Amino acid sequence: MTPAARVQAAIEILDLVIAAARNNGAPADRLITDWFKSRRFAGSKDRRAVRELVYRAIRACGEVPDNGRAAMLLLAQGDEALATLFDGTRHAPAPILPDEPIATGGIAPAWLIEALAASGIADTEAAALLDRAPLDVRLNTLRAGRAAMPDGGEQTLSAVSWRYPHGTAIEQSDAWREGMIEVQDLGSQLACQAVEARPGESVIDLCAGGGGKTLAIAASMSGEGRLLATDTDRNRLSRLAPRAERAGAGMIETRLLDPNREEQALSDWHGQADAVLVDAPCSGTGTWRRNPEARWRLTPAQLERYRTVQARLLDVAATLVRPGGRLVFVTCSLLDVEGARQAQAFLDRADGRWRADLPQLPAGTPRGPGLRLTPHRDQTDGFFIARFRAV
Ligand SMILES: C[S@@+](CC[C@H](N)C(=O)[O-])C[C@H]1O[C@@H](n2cnc3c(N)ncnc32)[C@H](O)[C@@H]1O
Repeated sequence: MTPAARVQAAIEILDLVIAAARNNGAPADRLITDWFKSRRFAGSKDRRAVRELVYRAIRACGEVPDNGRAAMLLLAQGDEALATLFDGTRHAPAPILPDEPIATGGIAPAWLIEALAASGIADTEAAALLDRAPLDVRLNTLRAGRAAMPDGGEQTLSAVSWRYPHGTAIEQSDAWREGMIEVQDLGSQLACQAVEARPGESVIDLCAGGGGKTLAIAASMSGEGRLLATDTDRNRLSRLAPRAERAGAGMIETRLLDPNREEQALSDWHGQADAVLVDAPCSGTGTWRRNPEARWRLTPAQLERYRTVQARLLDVAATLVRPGGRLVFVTCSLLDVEGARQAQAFLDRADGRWRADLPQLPAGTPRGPGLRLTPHRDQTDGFFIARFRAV
């Protein structure tokens, strides 16, 4: 593909990303992959270049743009080399007209900028939400020791975590194939450390999804004890079994839950768990570095729905923990309504039956009854982590 044809391809893909953001369609990553499936003429360099253009444009537009061309024109405004590729030749975008609509630049839609600022995320902290995310890898101590780590990484603040340069082909390494390592953001690893799961304990990962955190918890339990992974999403949960097998975490059981009927499905665990992790569904404002178009999708009504589910899941989890046990509440959000305020509301409802127990982690800043990790300060995805103890 010529450089100009790559720009036109990026515009076409952006149109799909914008439509999907409006209609709750597929994520940008999938749309890019699918677009190239039917265009076999594109080589790997083309794919990489187009992908980079698409993501540059998504990051640049705070509000959802009208169309892909308006988004690309925003980039071209500050990039003369890109602007000259709008030359109208074969496969190239049409020449730029005077007064053509250009998308609005910015970090996020205005209501989210306001909500973040009210939660203490502004200026450099807000700008860092759109940086490129690092590549973090966790050593799976169920399978290997530190000698298994592929070359080229640097150890982070955690004893089992290394950071690699962008583009390192971790999933092509023998260590990954043999289940010795997992790609996992450092913040996500630290959230698992907050559970302090020990060998022989009984632990529930209530919102396990595909099991990223379940696998880390299994490793801290040395594979000994009971570890139940539950979720309401059959597809996500079904990804856990093959991952657990690769990771040597045979102790993990899974259970599919019905929304609103979680307590009945878990009645055999009532008051039994040493620890329950609630990695709750949330706005994902802490993960925009990886999914920048997520900020085009979120609405105040959705945020309110997340908040309601989080509060309910905290109450469900509270029934599962034994006296003296731990409840860990995690969201990958930087909004206080899904973090400090949600955690405080839980304590208020609990009326003395639970107390906050701040986890000792090598990163994060206290916020309300918990800790917050931010991309700028901690160089992790944004997370809120609170731990409670049953009194
Ligand atoms: C933040 S994601 C979990 C990510 C996962 N823990 C990981 O580390 O990969 C939140 C999960 O909560 C699940 N979920 C939503 N409502 C739920 C409910 N009522 N009970 C349990 N899980 C629920 C979603 O399906 C989603 O997989």
